[in-house]
Amino acid sequence: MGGNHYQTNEVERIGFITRVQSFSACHRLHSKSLSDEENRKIFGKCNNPNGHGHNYKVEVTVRGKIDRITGMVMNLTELKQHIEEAIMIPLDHKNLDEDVPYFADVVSTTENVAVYIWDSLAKLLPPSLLYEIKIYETDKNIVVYRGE
Ligand SMILES: Nc1nc2c(c(=O)[nH]1)N=C([C@H](O)[C@H](O)COP(=O)(O)OP(=O)(O)OP(=O)(O)O)CN2
Ligand SMILES: [Zn+2]
Repeated sequence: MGGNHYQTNEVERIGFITRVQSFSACHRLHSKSLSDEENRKIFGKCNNPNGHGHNYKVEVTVRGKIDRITGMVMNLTELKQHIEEAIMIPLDHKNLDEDVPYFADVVSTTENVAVYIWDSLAKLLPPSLLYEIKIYETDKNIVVYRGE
């Protein structure tokens, strides 16, 4: 009775942990595959030639086994360091279209920002650990990407 809760035959527990990070950037929605007129029609005010800015909020979620010894899916301090490398250094206070080579030919929609962050983080994290990238572009515009 009582005592050690971590018996060797106990089932594996799966946990989800999330770290939130904000960054500021400007961008313009514009596709090189479309005419100027088509761009204006599709993207409207977001096609403004001089761009506009957002305070993006990103939620990075990893999913994995809760380690019986450490009690962690992964160390959040380590996740914080990866987020610094994958999000803050390349994106914070940047013009996404001009400063981030990835967006030279990829429209900087929040969907594509989520894909960019996913691909960058997936290279830094152990395989299969990354579960979801959720970005609040504004309080009302929210994008989820799960690597599919
Ligand atoms: N599918 C997508 N559609 C749009 C995206 C996007 O990333 N994916 N982005 C934009 C623009 O970047 C734009 O900045 C959104 O701004 P806005 O519509 O003004 O944002 P809100 O809805 O929060 O503003 P309110 O005016 O307060 O409603 C457009 N579309
Ligand atoms: Zn925008």
